[in-house]
Amino acid sequence: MGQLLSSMMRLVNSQKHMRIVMLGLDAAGKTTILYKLKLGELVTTIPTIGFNVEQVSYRNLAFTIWDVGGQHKIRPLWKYYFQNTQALIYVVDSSDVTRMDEARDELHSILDDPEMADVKILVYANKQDLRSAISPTELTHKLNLHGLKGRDWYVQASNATTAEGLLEGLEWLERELR
Ligand SMILES: Nc1nc2c(ncn2[C@@H]2O[C@H](COP(=O)(O)OP(=O)(O)OP(=O)(O)O)[C@@H](O)[C@H]2O)c(=O)[nH]1
Ligand SMILES: [Mg+2]
Repeated sequence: MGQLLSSMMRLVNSQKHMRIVMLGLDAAGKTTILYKLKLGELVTTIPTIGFNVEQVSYRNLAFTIWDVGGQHKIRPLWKYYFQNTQALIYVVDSSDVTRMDEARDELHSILDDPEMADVKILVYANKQDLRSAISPTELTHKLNLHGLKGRDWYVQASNATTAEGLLEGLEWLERELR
């Protein structure tokens, strides 16, 4: 019995835990991504006022993902989620070309916070299924990611409604944090 318990404890302890905050402008697709990852289902969302939090296991990692509402008036609350965060998932609606500057400025202001100095940055170039979506390469330029010095970032094309690209993004994070 004691032996069984200790092997179980070893198994539990071998799973690494990671705290992730998921941010981005309103309607980028954050909540859709969270529940597609958690349940494998497409959920009908309403704009998030506050946050959703879920545990998502991937390989040897247990991700705790905080999905925080992105409407303009509640963005000042984002900073309260920064502490002890190992990664930022930044979600962008790739088809919303008129708000690319806004998406870029919000991202850089998040990364200017000292609490976010060492986070890994996964960008989902979401809504790739829409005709007006720009490519991940173009998004990289629009967000000025090359201007981030000494940061580990990765842009993953995604379609949250079908889950395309979502696991590839987590895979990158898992490799970075292994
Ligand atoms: N076509 C398409 N629609 C998507 C995609 N991802 C999300 N959506 C839709 O975009 C809308 C907004 O999605 P949400 O997940 O609620 O957006 P959010 O980022 O959580 O928004 P806030 O909570 O306001 O910050 C919903 O109608 C989703 O179904 C995608 O990849 N493609
Ligand atoms: Mg939401």
